[in-house]
Amino acid sequence: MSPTELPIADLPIWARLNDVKFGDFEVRDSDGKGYGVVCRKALTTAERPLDESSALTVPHDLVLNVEAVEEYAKEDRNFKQLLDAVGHRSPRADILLFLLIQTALSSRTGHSSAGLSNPWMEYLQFLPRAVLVPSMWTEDERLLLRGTSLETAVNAKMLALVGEFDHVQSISEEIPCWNDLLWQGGAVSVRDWTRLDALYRSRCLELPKSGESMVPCIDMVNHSRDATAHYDENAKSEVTLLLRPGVTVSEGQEVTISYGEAKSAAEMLFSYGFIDQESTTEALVLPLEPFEDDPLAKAKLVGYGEAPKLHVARDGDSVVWKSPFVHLMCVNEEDGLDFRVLQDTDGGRQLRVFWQGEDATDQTKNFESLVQNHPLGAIFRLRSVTVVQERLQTQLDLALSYDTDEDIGDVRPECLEAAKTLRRIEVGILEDGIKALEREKTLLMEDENVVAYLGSAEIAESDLAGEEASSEVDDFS
Ligand SMILES: C[S@@+](CC[C@H](N)C(=O)[O-])C[C@H]1O[C@@H](n2cnc3c(N)ncnc32)[C@H](O)[C@@H]1O
Repeated sequence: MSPTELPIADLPIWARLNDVKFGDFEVRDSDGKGYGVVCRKALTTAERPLDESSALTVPHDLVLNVEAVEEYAKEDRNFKQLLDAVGHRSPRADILLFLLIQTALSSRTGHSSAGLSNPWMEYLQFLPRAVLVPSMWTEDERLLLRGTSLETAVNAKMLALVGEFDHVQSISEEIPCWNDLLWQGGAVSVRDWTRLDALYRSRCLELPKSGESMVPCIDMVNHSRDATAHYDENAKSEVTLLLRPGVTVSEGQEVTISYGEAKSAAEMLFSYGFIDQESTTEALVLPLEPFEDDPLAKAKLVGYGEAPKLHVARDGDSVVWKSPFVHLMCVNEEDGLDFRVLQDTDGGRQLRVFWQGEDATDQTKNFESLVQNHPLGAIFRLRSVTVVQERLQTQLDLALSYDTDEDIGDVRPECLEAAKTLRRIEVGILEDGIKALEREKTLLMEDENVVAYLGSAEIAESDLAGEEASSEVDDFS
């Protein structure tokens, strides 16, 4: 069932009923960005921000975060039963569960007694039906991301969303009142869960006291690198939106905040559905896999404890990379790496990691410093640089193998544009990264330890070839 909608013209009524004060601000359509917040009159702030009567002020009890969901559960024992059965996995999932219930309540058709409506039930109806984040793109649109760093991230996100939704459904179906509300009339579907996830990601704020939270009305403010406003929490724990000091805005001018200065193009597109090239950092994150033929591959993954990643970023004229796993990936048993399964006192088994005979189980993210003072440190570095360069080359070949101008069906122009921008930015980083690594490889090849090591390896190889050749002669005779 598609979510019900309320016209934005009704927002001031909702705000009055729920004690939201708009001060000198109001919500209007913002060209190409959905809604936005504008100033009702011309304002200039001096060194200090304007006083709070000008501010957009939202009472604390409208702030939606994990504590608010817990409070709501205290008032509604049916919800508490549901939350205890499916929730407490992450703050985000608890908030989505709360929002799912509010979505179902807004289209309640059956006779279920479950669910206590809350101001968020109506507020959700002011929010966009669709957000342009890739998890809400069509299948054809998602094909535009092939060969970018978002390809695997978005596929994984889609699978995770389906898994989370199935989990909520399978458990809540067993609780009669929730079965009636959520599933009997088909009140909600995985599309609602996907939309709520997108709304959460694109509208969540990091509040100084309350942490990660959704805040109605303040979540209508758009992003800009040259932000003119900022949000805060006052002594009464209300959330306020104020102009920044030293800012002049004219009547009707949109005010903006910054969604973060250090986000990459991929992160902006993934979380907010747009790329602001002026305020993104040039960076990308790629998944990494151990060598297929490494007998220690599995142990390395278990010891490392999380999915290995490679971070690449432009830094001035160069490109730098970071990947703690690469340094672990590039050392082997003969270098002094060892894994042992130890039995603890209560019978459990534990994988321990050893480097040069010392327990390094808590150091698997720190192998770069562990290996650098080893006599073969430069060799390990050369191996790491080679692995990273190959990974970047594979990604570059993949990115260039897809043509975004190829006709792949019915795609929205905003999605096509965003995918093209992302690909262009990432191809640039990959090309420059490969060149920077080639330079580092050349320098490493000149290192005396590397020269000596490669020289001795060559001798060993030719000795081996000699032995093989003579044994072949023996065999032949
Ligand atoms: C926190 S909401 C802001 C309010 C939103 N415009 C609305 O209509 O509800 C974030 C969303 O606004 C849009 N947005 C914000 N800043 C933008 C910008 N600079 N360019 C394009 N879209 C923007 C994106 O769709 C983003 O996911």
